[in-house]
Amino acid sequence: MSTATFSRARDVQVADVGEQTQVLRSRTWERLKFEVEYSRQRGTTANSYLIQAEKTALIDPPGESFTEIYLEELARHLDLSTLDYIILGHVNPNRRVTLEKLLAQAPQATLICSRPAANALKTAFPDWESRIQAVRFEDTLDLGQGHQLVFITVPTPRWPDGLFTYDPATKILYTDKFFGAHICEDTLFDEDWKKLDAERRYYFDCLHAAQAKQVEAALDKVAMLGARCYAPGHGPVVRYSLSRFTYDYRQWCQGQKSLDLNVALLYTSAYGNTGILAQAIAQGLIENGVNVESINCELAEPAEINRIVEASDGIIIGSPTLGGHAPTQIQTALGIVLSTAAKTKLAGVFGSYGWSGEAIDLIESKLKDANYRLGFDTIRVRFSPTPEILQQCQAAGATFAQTLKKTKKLRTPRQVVAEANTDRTEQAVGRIIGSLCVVTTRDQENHKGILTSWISQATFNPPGIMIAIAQEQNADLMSHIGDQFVLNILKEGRNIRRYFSRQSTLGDNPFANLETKTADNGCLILTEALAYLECTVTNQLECGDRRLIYAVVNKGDVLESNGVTAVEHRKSGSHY
Ligand SMILES: Cc1cc2nc3c(=O)[nH]c(=O)nc-3n(C[C@H](O)[C@H](O)[C@H](O)COP(=O)(O)O)c2cc1C
Repeated sequence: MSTATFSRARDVQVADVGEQTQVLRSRTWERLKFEVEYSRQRGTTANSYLIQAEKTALIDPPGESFTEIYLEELARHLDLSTLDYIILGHVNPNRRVTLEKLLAQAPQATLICSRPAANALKTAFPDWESRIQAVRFEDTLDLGQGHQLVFITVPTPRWPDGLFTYDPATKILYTDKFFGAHICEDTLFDEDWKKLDAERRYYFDCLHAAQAKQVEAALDKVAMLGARCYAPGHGPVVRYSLSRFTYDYRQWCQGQKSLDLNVALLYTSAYGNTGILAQAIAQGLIENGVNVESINCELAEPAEINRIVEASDGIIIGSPTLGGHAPTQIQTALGIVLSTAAKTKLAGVFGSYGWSGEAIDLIESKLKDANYRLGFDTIRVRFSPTPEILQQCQAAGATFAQTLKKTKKLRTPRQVVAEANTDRTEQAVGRIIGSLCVVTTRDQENHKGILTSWISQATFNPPGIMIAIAQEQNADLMSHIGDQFVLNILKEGRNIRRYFSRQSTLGDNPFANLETKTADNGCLILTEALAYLECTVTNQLECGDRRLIYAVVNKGDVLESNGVTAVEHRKSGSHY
């Protein structure tokens, strides 16, 4: 990038791209906005297209950054009093200024958009109601001379109102947010497409990676059209690399879906601010190899939310505060999470607010009360985020991803047993899980710790537990009626087990490296445990290769109210 390029003023480049079809590319060589998608700082273009057949249609006029220069240039190519249609690939508050001016200068023109876009426009501009025409999937619009436009609705979480337009006369597919890149150059087409790879991938990662499923659905819808050219909303027009670029989109979507770790990113955003935060967090996750499934809760059915939440390893919820509350759709989504998502899933909260931010507090407190662990400090942003805040959001996404990876590693059984060598019954028995605990016993001044996960509550009254102990665990000090011990229940995420495993190389005295305090019964409490119980042995039973010990709980305490119990997952029931 040369410094000379930065000094170029914004302009509008106009060129023919097909029969009776022109592109008007509003260009900036500088970073247009603070959103993460522009952070490669290679400028961008806002592409609008003009088809002048028997009827005239203008596709995707740019946002307010270009209103004046765009309208000036447009007037050189079109008498606005003859404009018949303005087609919108999506609706964005940023386009409002340009649209207002266009509609004033072309009072006869009709706005064409998808149904969700029409609803949003009618709410924002009740005066325009009669001028808005909503189209559905495969509706057509005849401009004459073969330009029989076909509309293809392509809803995604980010752009629920997305609409492609296909012109069979030129075989151009107008793709708006698909197949774009934020790069500004004099070259109009993609003849140098290899050089565009990095920008294209970055654009995809920012805008589409978190909605891979819906992107694939959109690609399926247009696969049979036979388009020869993609006319995107940003960057070069795609003429030379159409099949390669389509293949790339498919591959990138597949790549996302095949990742090991999945995060459900649930949010709503009435005015776009929470949506921008969501995008930055998603970017941090994606850059760290985690698949993100965005769910715009305004559009998703509860069953779909349920399915995605269940399949996820982590859940992040974002909400604006409106009238002192979280929007109803977020409350519904939160209810689904609380009632269905395992407490071992990592959680996160974010949102934009104006003055009180109740929605963010509500979501955070409900998740904490339900014992979910938070993967980053809750992000509260007043109104629009700054570039610094977006960087923090990206960093929060990265931290969340790293924590997920560590947790996954902890849960993966250490002793990998080839499935084929393991009896199905053993595999089934191995699906029984137990809380990971350290039993501490004492013989005068000698303390001992035994790692175990074969433990369960046995009675309510008196509160009692049962532990299965093997001979080789040398648990003599808890084998007689009246023996006392402390059961330390470990917390997920803290790798205390390594001090007590039989393979431990951390020295003979595991307590040398751990903070402890002495319980009333004289045994040691591990202060990093989640909770502990002081117990007295009252019964025992020899069974098979284990001794079952029943002990009554004398007292206990929760040492940390946030956090969940560490659990031992196994692949086989033939060993720990
Ligand atoms: C109708 C309305 C009601 C609002 N009520 C609250 C409120 O009670 N408390 C608050 O902190 N902010 C309130 N706000 C401010 C929004 O939370 C703030 O604009 C936020 O950036 C919106 O996020 P979004 O762009 O993701 O929708 C309100 C805004 C509007 C338009």
